[in-house]
Amino acid sequence: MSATNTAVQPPADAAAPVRHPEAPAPGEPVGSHYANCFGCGPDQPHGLHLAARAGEGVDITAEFTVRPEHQGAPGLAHGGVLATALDEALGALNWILRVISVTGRLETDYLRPVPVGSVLHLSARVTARAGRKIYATAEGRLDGPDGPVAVRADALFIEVKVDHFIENGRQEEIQAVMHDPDVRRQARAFEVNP
Ligand SMILES: CCCCCCCC(=O)SCCNC(=O)CCNC(=O)[C@H](O)C(C)(C)COP(=O)(O)OP(=O)(O)OC[C@H]1O[C@@H](n2cnc3c(N)ncnc32)[C@H](O)[C@@H]1OP(=O)(O)O
Repeated sequence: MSATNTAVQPPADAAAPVRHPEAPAPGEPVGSHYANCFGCGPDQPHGLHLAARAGEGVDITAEFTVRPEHQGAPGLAHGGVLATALDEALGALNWILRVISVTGRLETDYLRPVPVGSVLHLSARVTARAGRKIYATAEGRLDGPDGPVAVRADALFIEVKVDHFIENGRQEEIQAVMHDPDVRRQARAFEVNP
């Protein structure tokens, strides 16, 4: 990592984000980027099973139900799990930009305890872009989409090529994914249709 600017707030000359013309329509599910993803994978038994929907701008919404296995203190969600939910909501913005990016930095504020059994209403939006850097923010509210904010995060995502995963992921899982034609087509489409 170069050390020029690691802030999660965009510089003054950053560009406004643009919704990709082929992004899912507002209200449509954005889908899971990987069936075994801990955040959004439908086949991941231990996962959070977040299902994000596209918003009208460069944004998404999702709900996360806090289950007993997500506890940190008795009856309360673990902070790391809540950070994961925010991270995944932010990652779903890739589908709105139609860009592949990964979390570089995630700064989380915990404002209220989140009880087990509660539904966290998540929203995330891209605030700016500067080269490969994507600035985004997310929040999770209790008691409905307009309820009090319990957790929030500012993040810096960095655009990467598909090779980032091919070169760094464990070969066992990479090979399994490479043999799935749907996944391959989807990944390459993100790269060649900027
Ligand atoms: C398919 C999508 C899945 C989404 C799932 C949900 C989101 C996730 O959890 S992703 C998984 C967690 N994240 C990761 O594993 C990423 C691990 N990190 C890496 O691979 C690398 O550090 C990576 C790719 C982020 C950056 O490396 P590299 O491509 O060499 O970029 P590099 O040239 O160093 O930096 C580019 C710019 O980003 C900035 N930057 C890079 N990393 C950071 C960081 N951690 N914090 C702040 N700024 C950073 C640099 O300062 C640089 O800025 P500038 O252009 O102003 O000089």
